[in-house]
Amino acid sequence: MNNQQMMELTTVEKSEFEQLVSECTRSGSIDSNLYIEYDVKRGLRDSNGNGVLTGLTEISDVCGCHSVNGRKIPVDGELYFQGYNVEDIIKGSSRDRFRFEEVTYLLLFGSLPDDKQFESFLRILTDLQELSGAFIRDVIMKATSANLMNSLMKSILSLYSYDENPDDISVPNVLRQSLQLIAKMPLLAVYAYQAYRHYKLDGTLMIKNPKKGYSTAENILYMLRDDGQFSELEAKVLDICLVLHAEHGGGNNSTFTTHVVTSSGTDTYSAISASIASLKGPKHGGANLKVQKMFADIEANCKDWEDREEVCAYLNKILDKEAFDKAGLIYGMGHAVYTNSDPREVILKRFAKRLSEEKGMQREFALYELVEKEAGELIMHKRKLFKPVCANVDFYSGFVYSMLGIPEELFTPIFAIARISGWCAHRLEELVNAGKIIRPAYKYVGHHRPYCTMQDRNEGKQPR
Ligand SMILES: CC(=O)SCCNC(=O)CCNC(=O)[C@H](O)C(C)(C)COP(=O)(O)OP(=O)(O)OC[C@H]1O[C@@H](n2cnc3c(N)ncnc32)[C@H](O)[C@@H]1OP(=O)(O)O
Ligand SMILES: O=C([O-])CC(=O)C(=O)O
Repeated sequence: MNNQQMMELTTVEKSEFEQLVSECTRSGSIDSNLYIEYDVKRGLRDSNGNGVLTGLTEISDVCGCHSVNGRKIPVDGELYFQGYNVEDIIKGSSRDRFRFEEVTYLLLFGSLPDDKQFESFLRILTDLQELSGAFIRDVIMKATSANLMNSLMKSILSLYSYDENPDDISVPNVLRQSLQLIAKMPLLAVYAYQAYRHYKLDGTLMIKNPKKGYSTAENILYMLRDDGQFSELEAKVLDICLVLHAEHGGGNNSTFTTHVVTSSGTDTYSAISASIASLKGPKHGGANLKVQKMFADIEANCKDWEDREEVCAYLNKILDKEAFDKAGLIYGMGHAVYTNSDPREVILKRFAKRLSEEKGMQREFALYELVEKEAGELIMHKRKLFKPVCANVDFYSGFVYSMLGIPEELFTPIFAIARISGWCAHRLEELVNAGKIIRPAYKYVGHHRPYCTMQDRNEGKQPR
């Protein structure tokens, strides 16, 4: 049996399987009125779409509305890491090349590092930025997958076997593991890409050790590029992208996953790979890849990229599930918390504009801007929403990465390289506060029935 056959349903007739699919769908479907009857907070949201309060955090604050006399008023979005506005962090940092490392320190330890603290922190990270040749050969090079998020999960789960003390969830041990993972993530992601490029795209296999003294952003570009060269601007833009993606409160899907999985008392490798699994989803971090593919589709299907009507008609087709991936979503648009704007998108857009001018991609930038301008209104209209729909962090990030020559397979892994700092900070916060196991309720809405004998089943008498 070959690898492909191994994953196929070779012994089932098509009609037999279709029958199973239809039974499975029928059995899994629940009357949507019951959600209203039992006041189920679907997606853990109340009837106004606000998230149900499930935890407290000091790590970051995501602000999309102001409350005036009990009413929520949409405002421009703001994001705070440990109380500092992320815009101020980006503007204020004197550590031009190492903003991401500074933010990682801030998220883990709650305050901005002075020079001595930062030097020691960088030394620790640099020392941990290593993978053994055997690990690269036995884990990363094997069973490469087209989606590198799965490779990342595989590598992180495998690191469990290389850790002498993997299951100890005391704070010192989890902090040690967190620093290990934060330092190793860029290597795991870039090497996974190199393996994929070699085995699946027939490219040269190139595994470079990270360079001591380089920042995370610089090392990503260095390890990725054949000649290891990059400009100051390229490294700066990537460093800022990492800062913008590093953390986003406790409620986003992947960080909430960190809390849920951590609350069961499991190990760091399992918790972080679960968070990566969540981030991969196209409604979350995987949206940056979808945006890239969606724009390729819009560009291929709209003759005149400046024609507002033609572009809007195509966006409406996407919303009507008639075009692109037929999911009905305009990727990169919408947010659970932000209303008027996502502050990260505002910053990324500035870089996208600047880079597009440098790279002669103004036409593409203009199309992004047109979609950004129109899509919010179209979504509000189609979905009958009153809350403004803005572009989110994933809207321009892939475009920026592509202008930095980063292959699209690495778009979501770069998000993970950044967000692992936030996940680790939240895992530690969950452990320090010795939280209860997270265990919400599900109301049973099926029917209890007497056990059905084989004879009755064979005679089609099983009650439904
Ligand atoms: C890093 C990040 O995770 S940022 C988000 C990245 N994800 C994307 O860009 C994918 C596209 N966007 C979306 O799917 C959504 O906007 C989400 C998942 C980000 C937020 O979803 P929600 O919190 O449910 O948004 P909200 O409550 O405002 O949505 C209301 C309705 O508008 C729809 N809607 C929201 N955004 C979009 C969109 N971009 N395209 C089409 N419909 C949308 C929702 O599906 C929902 O419809 P429904 O009530 O019929 O189910
Ligand atoms: O907060 C959210 O729901 C999603 C998001 O923007 C993020 O995780 O960065």
